[in-house]
Formats: sequence, C-alpha cells, structure tokens
Amino acid sequence: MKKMKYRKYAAYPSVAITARSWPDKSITKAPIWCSVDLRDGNQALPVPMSVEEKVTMFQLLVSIGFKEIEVGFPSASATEFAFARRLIEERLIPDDVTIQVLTQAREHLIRKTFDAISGAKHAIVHLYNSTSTLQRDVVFRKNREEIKAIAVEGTALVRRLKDESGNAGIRFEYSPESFTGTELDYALDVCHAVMDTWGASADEKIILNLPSTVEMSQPNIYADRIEWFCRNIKARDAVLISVHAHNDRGTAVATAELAVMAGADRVEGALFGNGERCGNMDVVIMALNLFSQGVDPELDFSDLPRIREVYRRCTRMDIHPRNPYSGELVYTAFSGSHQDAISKGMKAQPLSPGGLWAVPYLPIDPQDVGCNYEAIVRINSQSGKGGVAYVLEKEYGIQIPKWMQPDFAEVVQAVADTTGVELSVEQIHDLFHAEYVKLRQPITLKKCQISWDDEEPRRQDEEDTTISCIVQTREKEFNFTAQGNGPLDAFVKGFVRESGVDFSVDEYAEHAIGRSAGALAIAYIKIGCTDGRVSFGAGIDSNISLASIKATVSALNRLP
Ligand SMILES: CC(=O)SCCNC(=O)CCNC(=O)[C@H](O)C(C)(C)COP(=O)(O)OP(=O)(O)OC[C@H]1O[C@@H](n2cnc3c(N)ncnc32)[C@H](O)[C@@H]1OP(=O)(O)O
Ligand SMILES: CC(C)C(=O)C(=O)O
Repeated sequence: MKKMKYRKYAAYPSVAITARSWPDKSITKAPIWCSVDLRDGNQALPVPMSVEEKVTMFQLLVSIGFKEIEVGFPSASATEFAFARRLIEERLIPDDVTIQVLTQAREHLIRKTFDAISGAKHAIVHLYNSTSTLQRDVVFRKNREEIKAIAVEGTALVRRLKDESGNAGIRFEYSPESFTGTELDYALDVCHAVMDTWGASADEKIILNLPSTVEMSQPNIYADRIEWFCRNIKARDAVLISVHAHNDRGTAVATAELAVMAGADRVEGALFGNGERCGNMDVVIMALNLFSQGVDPELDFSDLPRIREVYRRCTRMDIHPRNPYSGELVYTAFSGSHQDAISKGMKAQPLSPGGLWAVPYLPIDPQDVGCNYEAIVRINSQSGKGGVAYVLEKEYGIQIPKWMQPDFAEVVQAVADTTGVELSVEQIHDLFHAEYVKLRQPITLKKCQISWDDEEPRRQDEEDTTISCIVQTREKEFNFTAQGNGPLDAFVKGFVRESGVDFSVDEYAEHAIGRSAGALAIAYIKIGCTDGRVSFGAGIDSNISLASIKATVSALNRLP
C-alpha cells in the first residue's frame, strides 16, 4: 500500500492553560452576530456579486435580522466602493443596522475606506494584518515589532480619520489575521498595542476579532486559546471578543460554539457557510443549533426556502443536500426503520409532554424553517412498510391497516428493486390501485344487489341480509343469492357455495376517504383459504358494503 506523506505535517500545539472553564459552560443566549456574506463570502466566489446582487443579498440579511453586516472591502474595487455608496446614498441601511467595512492596514486603502463610508450613521471599520509566524516570514518578511507597527500605524490612522470625520457612529474592529497561526502571547501583545492606540475603554469598546483564518486544530484547542486570551487581555470591559471561523477541518461551527463558551461575545459567519476555501462558519447552522436547544437565535430562519433561493441566485453557489438544517434532503428519510419511527413519532407528537418537539430522526420540526412535511418520507428500495403506509395516508388519506402493510410494502419493494430508482407518491398510489383496487381478473363482479329486513334493533347474529350477485370467472359466469348477518357475510357464504373456493375473512378494516358528502369508502381485507393460502385485497366505492365486497373480490383475484 502506498503511504501518505503524513510526516510533512506537524501537530498543532496545545495551550498552557489550567482549570479551563469553557467545558462546563453552555450557550444560553445568542452572541452578537455579524454577517460576512458580502465580504468574505463574496471574495471567495468565482464570479463576485454585482452591485444589484449585493443589494438583494443585503436586504435578505437585514430581513433575517442581522444588526451588523460586513458589506465589503470598499477599497478593493469600483463595485465594492459603489455598493457601499449606494447603501448610504439611497438610505438602504435601517437605523438599527451597522455596516462593517474591511481594509488592509495600508494608508491609501484606509483613506478610500473612509471615503466609502462617508455619511453612514453607524459603521465599523475593520482593519486587519496578518500576525502569523508563517506570514511574518514569507509574506511580509518582517519581525514581530515591524508587524506590530503595521497594526499600530493602521489603527492610528483609523482613529485620526474617525476623529476628523466627527462621526461618533464609527466603531473599530481589529483582526490579528491568521490568529490561529500566531503565538498567543504575540497576538495579545499586538492587540494590547492596538487597544492603547485606539484608546479603547468601556465607553468606546473595540472589537478584537480573533480569526480562525485557517482552521488548524481541533475546536477545543481554539476554545482554550480564546479562554486564555479573555483571561489575559487587559481591560476586558473595553473589548468585545469576536470570532471568525473558517471550515478547513470541517468543524467551524464547533469552533465558534466552543469559542462562545470560552468567552467570545460576537460571531462572524456566512449563510450556508459560504467563504474562502471550505467556507466560513455556517451561521444558519449555529443559529439553528441554538434554536434546537430552546434558545432564541435572534435571527429569523423561518423561511429557509426563500433564503436558499435568494442565496443561490445572488452567489451562484449550491447548497449541499446534506447541509445541516438547509440541505434539501435533511428532513427526508428513505430508510425503512427511520420512516417507521418518524411516522409513529408524528402521530404521537400532539401528545408530547409540554408540547415539546419529539419526533425520532428529526431534530427540529421542518415546518419551523418553512419546509413542509411532504418530503419527510420518500420511497426507494431501502424503504419499509411504515414509510409506504405513511405517504399513502398523508397524501391520499389511505390508511392501510398494520396487518396489510407488509403485503403492499412487498409490492412496492419489488418495483423499487427492479427500477432501482425512487418512487413518487403518485407512483405508489397508482401501484396500490393497480395491485388491489382495479383488479378485475380472473374474477369480475358483474352485478351485486344487497337488501335487508328493515327491523329495529338488528341483531348481530341474525341472517337478515340478502345478496344477489352475478360473477364472471375465466371458466364460467354464475349467479347466486345468499343470506348472512351483513352484506360481506352473505357474499362470502354465497361465493364459497357456488365457486367451491373455501375461504374465510381473517381481518377486515374500513374508513372513509375525504369528508364531503361525495366521500368514498375504502375497505381492506385479509382472507384465508382452508388449503392454507392467504391473500389481501382492497376495494373502493361510495357504498361501504360494496367496498367490502370489492375488497373480497380483490383478495380472491390475488390468491396465489
Ligand atoms: C483572510 C482574509 O480574507 S483577508 C481579506 C482578503 N480579501 C481580499 O484580499 C479581497 C480584496 N483585496 C484586493 O482586492 C486587493 O488585495 C487590494 C485591492 C486590497 C490590494 O491590492 P494590491 O495592493 O494590488 O495587491 P495585494 O493585496 O497583493 O498587496 C500585497 C501587499 O500588501 C501587503 N499586505 C497584505 N495584507 C496587508 C495588510 N492587511 N496590511 C498591510 N499590508 C498588507 C503585502 O505584504 C504586500 O506587500 P508588498 O507589495 O510589499 O509585498
Ligand atoms: C479579515 C479576517 C477576519 C478574515 O477574513 C480571516 O481571518 O479569515
């Protein structure tokens, strides 16, 4: 076997921290959310969004409830600049929403950024420079002090431009970019210098954003780093600790959640995890994780289908069908045992203690995020009787009794196995009709008249019902008149006598389909012959007695 070159990689160092407190914490309220869809999400797209698309996306983010939205990198391009101006000049920013703009710590870019936000009521200027060992060495070729100087000079310029603008609505965020590749003591040193330069105080807090620019470790190590940082930062009340997690190891959501437990106040993320490389922390997942624990996420994802549609249209990105909460298949069960449990859980749900959601395999109610129950159970060769019965009942009101479910499931399974594809509910309904209801061969009931003595009260054992039938088989046509304690009993007696097929009714069930005066009745039957053969049938008619007789003929027609 060829060996992978794992020795090319080194393990990420752990954090020297004792008595860590975060493992014992739980998240009981939503963090301050900041959307980075229009910046980090946008800069990672093969075709970045146009101004119009950014406006649409911005309005979507506002409607979801984001109060802080990073709208772009205005000094990067004419589109980015024009978008910021459009938001401000056309007054598209609600009063309770703060826009955020990103800039490198370079003078001409910072100045251009201030031009872009001129006139904004509330704005966060977000300054970053990479502090990681690797980038210090290979990108900037600068030592620790020189890199710190970039941050300090950039901060000083932002401070000066804010003061000159006289705009008290401008706030400041600093990111020691590539924090995950930066020594903790050095990141702290740079952040302290930035705080001093800004003059951070409890009255004018700055946001210190500690990004997992590249996700390099398990989430617990990141959480240790955040707890260490929160413990060691001076004037904790002068800063808001923010996190911005990328998903290189596939654990960005866990990273952000554990970081909040470790003390982070604020979380940056993007819808459906859009963003550089493997994406940003998926804010839909984190918010709905809170929601599923009974915590108000303070973001509204009650119409995920609309959010998905706008997102796809603006970004031209897809959402994986397995993406938690938002993927198209995440509320769908194909497999038999899941379907059975879901179907039983849905029936029991109204009785759940305290009205709490408790349906197996469905961590949240799909309706809470704007999805319907239609797709919960879908049928293919992995499905079982519970699922087949569930879709027929839900879509067509056909409540196949438990004792007959395996029989029909076998029919469905045979088709699913042969075709190898998923069966639609319409196909399953058609199969049910073809297999039971429409069967006319080898026996056809050509005529059937039912009469009974109109006596009150009727006695169960009294043979007061008379039936007259004309029956066609392959061999012959015959008629009979028989009596019984009801139409079905009379039919069975007459048919057995005339045909010589000796059977009895072992199981029987019936119900109405639909509620109006024109409702139909459906009957299900299981018959057993004296020679050991067993068969199931179903019949539909506006007359319940006829439905039961048709069901019997259906079962006779299906005798092996
Ligand atoms: C982790 C992140 O996502 S950070 C955000 C990244 N986003 C983007 O880069 C999208 C928008 N960026 C752009 O359009 C461009 O990079 C611009 C317009 C901002 C700048 O463009 P340019 O100056 O032409 O090119 P470029 O970004 O390659 O500049 C690199 C130079 O800036 C320096 N630099 C890079 N980042 C920073 C920073 N944060 N602060 C200060 N200097 C920086 C580099 O060291 C390099 O310096 P050198 O020329 O002396 O070698
Ligand atoms: C600018 C910073 C916050 C960033 O995008 C990152 O580190 O990923």
